[in-house]
Amino acid sequence: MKIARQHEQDVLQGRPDNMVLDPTKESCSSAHGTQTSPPSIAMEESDDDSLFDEPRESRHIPVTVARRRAPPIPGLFVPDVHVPSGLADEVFQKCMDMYFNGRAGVNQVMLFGRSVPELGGELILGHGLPAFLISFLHELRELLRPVLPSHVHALLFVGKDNIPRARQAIINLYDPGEGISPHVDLLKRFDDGILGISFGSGCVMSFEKAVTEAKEDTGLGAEHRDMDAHKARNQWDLYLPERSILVLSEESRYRWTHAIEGRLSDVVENENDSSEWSTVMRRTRLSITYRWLLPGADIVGTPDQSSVA
Ligand SMILES: O=C(O)CCC(=O)C(=O)O
Ligand SMILES: [Fe+2]
Repeated sequence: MKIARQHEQDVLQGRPDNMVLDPTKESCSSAHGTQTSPPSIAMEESDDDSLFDEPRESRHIPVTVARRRAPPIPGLFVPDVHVPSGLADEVFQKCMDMYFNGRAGVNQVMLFGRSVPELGGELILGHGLPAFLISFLHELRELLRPVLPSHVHALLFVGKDNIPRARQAIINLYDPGEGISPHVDLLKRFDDGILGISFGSGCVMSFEKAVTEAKEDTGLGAEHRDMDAHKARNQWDLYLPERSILVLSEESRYRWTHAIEGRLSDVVENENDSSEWSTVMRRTRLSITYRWLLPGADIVGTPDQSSVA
């Protein structure tokens, strides 16, 4: 089956014999199939000035098949609900017109707002942000209310301590081939509760445990460490379709890095049959990430991504 919204020539299909790393999908990882080589992905030439992590040369690397269901990382959610397409088109277009069209080389914008009480007691969720990003936040709040645990919903839209807070909206634009290095969003700058929305294209986001049991010195021999490493999986590739909504909280926000590999296409399990995969070409992707600033961190001037260090 073809991936929805892909052009016919954008899609390769196959079975992921020999290469699926997900131990829960043993039925498709057995070596008896006729598939001989795993899929590989073409990578693009780099631009040394880019803010994003890009490959240095054109080459092919083997990839794993990304899943469509959220991986079992505590605090990570990708609800089934998507941003309605009319609204997504509108927000995407506004971002392009206001921040990127006609500005060659600009691929990231940071905006700041604050939750303030409205007349009548209701909160305006991002006073100071452009009006369309405030109303988008309000739409997201209603869209997510029925599909998130109530404490996660409150974390995203009220904040931890129930007092008016400052928040940041960061808008990232990725051409096919561009990505973002593995990082944990700055611990000293942002609080818990991060909301990320994809527009224009899907992409695979990779999650990796910041400190794995296998890497920690447990004092056990190598054999025991290997057994530990198999108990819990430390790396997941998740496909984020366009209009999807990603929530990072708790462990997924603090103890896992997230990254987007810079490549031209992704290998993704099929929607109706996860034992089959398709290669999905990337298009221009825009993401909006809303996050709370920690008290005292609402002074602009430092970069907003860091490695785990
Ligand atoms: O583009 C995305 O979805 C991720 C952006 C991100 O991780 C960041 O800006 O910290
Ligand atoms: Fe991030």
